[in-house]
Amino acid sequence: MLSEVLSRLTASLEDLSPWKSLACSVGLLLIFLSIFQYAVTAARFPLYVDAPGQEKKPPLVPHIAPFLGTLPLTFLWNPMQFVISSKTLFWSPHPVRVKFMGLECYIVSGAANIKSLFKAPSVTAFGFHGSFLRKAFGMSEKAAVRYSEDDSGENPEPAPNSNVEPKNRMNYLTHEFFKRFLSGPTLQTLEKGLENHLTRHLLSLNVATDSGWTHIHDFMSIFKTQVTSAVVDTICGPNLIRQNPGFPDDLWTVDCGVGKLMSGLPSFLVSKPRSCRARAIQSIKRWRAWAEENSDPAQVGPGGESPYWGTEMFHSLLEIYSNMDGFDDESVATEVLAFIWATTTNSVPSAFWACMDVFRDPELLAQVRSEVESCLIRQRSPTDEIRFDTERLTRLPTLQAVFAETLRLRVHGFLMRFPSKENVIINHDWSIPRDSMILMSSTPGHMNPEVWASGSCESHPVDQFHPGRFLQYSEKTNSLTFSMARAKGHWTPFGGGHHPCPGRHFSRLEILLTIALLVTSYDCEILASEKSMAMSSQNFGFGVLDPCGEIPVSIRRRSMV
Ligand code: HEM
Repeated sequence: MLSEVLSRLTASLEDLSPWKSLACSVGLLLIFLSIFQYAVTAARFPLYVDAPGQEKKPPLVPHIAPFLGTLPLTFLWNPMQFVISSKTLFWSPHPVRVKFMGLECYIVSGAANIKSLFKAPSVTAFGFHGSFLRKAFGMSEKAAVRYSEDDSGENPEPAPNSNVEPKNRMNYLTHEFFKRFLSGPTLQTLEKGLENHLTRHLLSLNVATDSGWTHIHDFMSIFKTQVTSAVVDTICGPNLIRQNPGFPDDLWTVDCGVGKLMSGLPSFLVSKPRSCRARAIQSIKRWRAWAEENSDPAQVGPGGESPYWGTEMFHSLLEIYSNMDGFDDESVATEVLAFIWATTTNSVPSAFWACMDVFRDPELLAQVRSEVESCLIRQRSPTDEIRFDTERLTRLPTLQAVFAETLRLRVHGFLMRFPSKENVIINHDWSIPRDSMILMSSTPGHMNPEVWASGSCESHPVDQFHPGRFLQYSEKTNSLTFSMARAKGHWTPFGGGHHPCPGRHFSRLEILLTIALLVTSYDCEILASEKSMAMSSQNFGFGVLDPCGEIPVSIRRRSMV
């Protein structure tokens, strides 16, 4: 049969001109090679999995083209669908190896495997930072190299054989900085500032002061201007934005282009994010020069806050980078921009989604309002700003469930890890070699119907917003309680292991407080179509997704409770 097909093919090729015949032969050869490659890799795949012995090597995922490897064409136009449907890559019960354009990486999926990877001691996320800052934020090579050259580790005692000078210990210094300022008692100063700035920004929205409705063409604009400004004012003080009112817009244009900037497209295709990035860096440089010239130690408050620098935290961040070799003013400002980006890129759109989903559902809105209004600190006079007992606010069951469900549904990020010192053993018997690249995706865990759409949540498909996934009825107290019972190992919006997001506590308060302030102070009718409210795949893999379109709303002030 095969010989008959081949002889017919040869006969047809002989009838063609020499060039056409050569082209057809090359084409046929490539097809045969691809089939052969696929057959070999597919045949070897189960052999690896079933191999007896202590340490198994993750199998190479079957692929067609020898150099291109696993070419995920569908990933290019619908990455979310690709990750959700690609059973071999992202739903495999064991780690797998993938080749793509000459690169090799390991994909780890499933709660047990991910937990095991998070626990491994010598696995770091640090290796990726320098190249990310270089590509996405245009950091100079001289500064970015501090990341790749730092082999001293993140502990106070540098790793043996490391010659990195103390001031250049990027990994240790930045982790100490995160620990000191984004957790523990110092965080309270930051949170107090956040409460003040959020209240000021969100209560002064450009909305009619009588009981009339105001039309806003895109609900997200409130978050990208007011919530962003509140966060930036909290960490750097109000002068950065006061002196550069276009800063939030520049920041979000950079954010929108991060995926394209990372992919190394020619500069004319990314000219807008590049020019906004340059302008945002100039704004930071100007603000820093002004603050340095004017700052006066006598004006520094008890929590280290200054009218020039904002927080002690920010001053300390600037000092760390300014002392490092290779960092000039431009590189310090680039780091600052990247830090501000990290503080806003996920938390601000998360706050948007949470508020939109609450305002869309009258029953949920009533429940959230009744919870948050129980935490209002009574005003002394009608002109006083509203205030919440934030300690109680962060323990409200429905509010916490809205937060957790928002992150489950809206966060779709890839996490990277590198075993820096030794092979890492996953779930007792899968060995991933030292210095290789490991990739995880939060999407399969967040969208697994067996976890999230089972039992009492059976009638709520995973692509729907349903805070009830995080609520349990307690007979003891005859009330609903917040529960993370389903989430264990599956809910990873903040990453995990030794390197979870250091801003997770801050962002939780930011999102809860934004919901509380908006539902208490405003009525809001969402006027967008379902198509506009769907999640866009642009920047898939970088965290929280944006909506596909603009979200027009009608909004009016509520009479004070
Ligand atoms: C919904 C909000 C947020 C989400 C979903 C989020 C998610 C993440 C994730 C997944 C990582 C990588 C962790 C890993 O590799 O395991 C990360 C890193 C980071 N996040 Fe967040 N984040 C949020 C808000 C914030 C906020 C508000 C801040 C600052 C106040 C912040 C600061 C950072 C920083 C500085 C890093 C890099 C940490 C490092 O170098 O090890 N994030 N975030």
